[in-house]
Amino acid sequence: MSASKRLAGEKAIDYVEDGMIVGVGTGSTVAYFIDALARMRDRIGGAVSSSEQSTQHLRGHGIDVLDLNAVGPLPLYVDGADECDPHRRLIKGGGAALTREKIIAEASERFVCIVDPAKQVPVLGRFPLPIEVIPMARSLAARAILAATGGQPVWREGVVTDNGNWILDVHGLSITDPVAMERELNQIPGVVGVGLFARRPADVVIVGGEPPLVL
Ligand SMILES: O=C[C@H](O)[C@H](O)[C@H](O)COP(=O)(O)O
Repeated sequence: MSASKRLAGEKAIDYVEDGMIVGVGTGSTVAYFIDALARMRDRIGGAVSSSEQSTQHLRGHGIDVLDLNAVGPLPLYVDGADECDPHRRLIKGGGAALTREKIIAEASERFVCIVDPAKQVPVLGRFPLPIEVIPMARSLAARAILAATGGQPVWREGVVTDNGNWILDVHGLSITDPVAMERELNQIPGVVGVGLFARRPADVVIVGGEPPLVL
């Protein structure tokens, strides 16, 4: 599995051009991309990071981490996913970084998603859908999520996001209309971010292997 993640992460370097400021996601697959990016750190303009974890990793390699507000739109965002359907729509947030990830994906012209083959599914939902909520809205949001989707929200106890919020993981979904579900869940008061990336799917998916598959 980690060999596939490494192969996907290294392949994503093909999309990095000289002088680029690169949006960087979070997780074990992206960690391989960051290691590869370090080998060309003198040729890029820096990175915008989606989490404290990736920021540490980038800075550890001597890569400048910049504020999204200071740099504006980005040419490229590279990130992993927990599930990917044939339309390049994703479930993300297994590492609790979904909200910042969605912000950077939205700010980026091209979103390259890097996954191992186990992440490919015909229909999203086998992986519990992460939703970031304001702590005081946890119970309210959980009831509303149950009513809206029929899925079972489970509090990811002990996890606090980089934004100071909590995560509900919604089990038992079969997401046949991810755009509609993303829109509906985003309406619930107290919901900060939904780990469905359907309205803005990936532009390219790289599935790690020998050779990597580009979808
Ligand atoms: O919050 C975490 C992110 O959405 C990750 O991209 C996702 O969980 C995939 O992580 P990994 O590459 O470790 O499987």
